[in-house]
Amino acid sequence: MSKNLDMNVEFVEDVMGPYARERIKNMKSGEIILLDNVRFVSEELIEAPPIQHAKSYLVKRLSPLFDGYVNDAFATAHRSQASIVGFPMVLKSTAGRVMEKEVSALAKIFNADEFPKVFVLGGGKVLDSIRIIENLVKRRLADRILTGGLIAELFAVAKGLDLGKENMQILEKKGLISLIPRARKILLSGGPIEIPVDFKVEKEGGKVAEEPSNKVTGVIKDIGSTTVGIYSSFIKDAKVIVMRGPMGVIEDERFREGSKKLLDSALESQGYLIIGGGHMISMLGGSSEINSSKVHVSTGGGALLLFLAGERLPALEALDLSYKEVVKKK
Ligand SMILES: Nc1ncnc2c1ncn2[C@@H]1O[C@H](COP(=O)(O)OP(=O)(O)OP(=O)(O)O)[C@@H](O)[C@H]1O
Ligand SMILES: O=C(O)[C@H](O)COP(=O)(O)O
Repeated sequence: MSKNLDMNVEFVEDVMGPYARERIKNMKSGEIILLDNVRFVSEELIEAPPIQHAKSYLVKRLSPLFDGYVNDAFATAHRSQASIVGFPMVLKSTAGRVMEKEVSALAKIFNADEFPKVFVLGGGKVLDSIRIIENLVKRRLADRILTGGLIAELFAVAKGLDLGKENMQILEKKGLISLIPRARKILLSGGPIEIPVDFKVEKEGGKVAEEPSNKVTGVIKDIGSTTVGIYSSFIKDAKVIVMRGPMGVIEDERFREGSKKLLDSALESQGYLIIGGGHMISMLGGSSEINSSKVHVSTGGGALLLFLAGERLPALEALDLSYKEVVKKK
């Protein structure tokens, strides 16, 4: 912080004890201090409503020393913890710049004027993806949902495709079989779900091959090249593209291609790209050529998933509530 701000920022090894409070009281105008990690305070880890956290020791001890509260941590917005929802109940509060950027970029997902909207959902967090897809379908937010990773396998099975014994065993081992009825329900309700027409698989002896989805014999590790072509054409025509979770097992160089090519198509398209989740972000490789007016790289993990699943984020609710309860009533 000191380096980036070009000024001395003192680290105070305390959160709300006498030392921290004394140090805050003695701050000079323009001075910045950094308190210790708030998660060292045990009550911070309790999930509770804002009104309860407003009475926490953390809020009661620190808030009299503060003039206002700024929350700039979108990545923790899904947590109803004291430092996130408690202070807004007693202080004038606002969102910081990063939070503002996240919320306005993600708001594009709900903007009916920006279409077609294409969601590219892959990875291994299948339950999270199902919840996102249910919300997208229910609210008719997506024009197309392109599936990859384990979520594609689930939808392929739900559609009646036989993916072979080995892939079924993997789904079973990961506890995903029970989600098949939910995937089937989404398909039956007319959800705009696209399933790979081919997969890249690993066969006995480590041999890599491409197989059509209805004739899979190897272990699925990526989407196939025909699918990449089809998905890329949808991505190129999209106005808003949301990408979360890789198409394949990208930790293995042989199965990175599907995700990499779709990411390239998204970067080349004229659409606005929202990208989330550690694995897809890692594929950007810190590229300095990314046009930030066209690409939003979300800082959120769990927060982004819940936002996409249509759930209200406690941090944002607390800021709303703060405006109604603290600012308007003053
Ligand atoms: N077909 C597949 N079979 C098994 N694993 C897969 C398959 N496709 C992708 N994966 C795995 O999914 C994992 C990534 O999924 P995950 O849902 O964690 O993505 P993420 O968006 O990066 O989330 P986070 O940021 O929380 O890590 C990778 O480890 C990858 O190997
Ligand atoms: O609150 C946190 O620990 C981080 O923001 C990450 O949370 P997540 O792993 O749920 O995204």
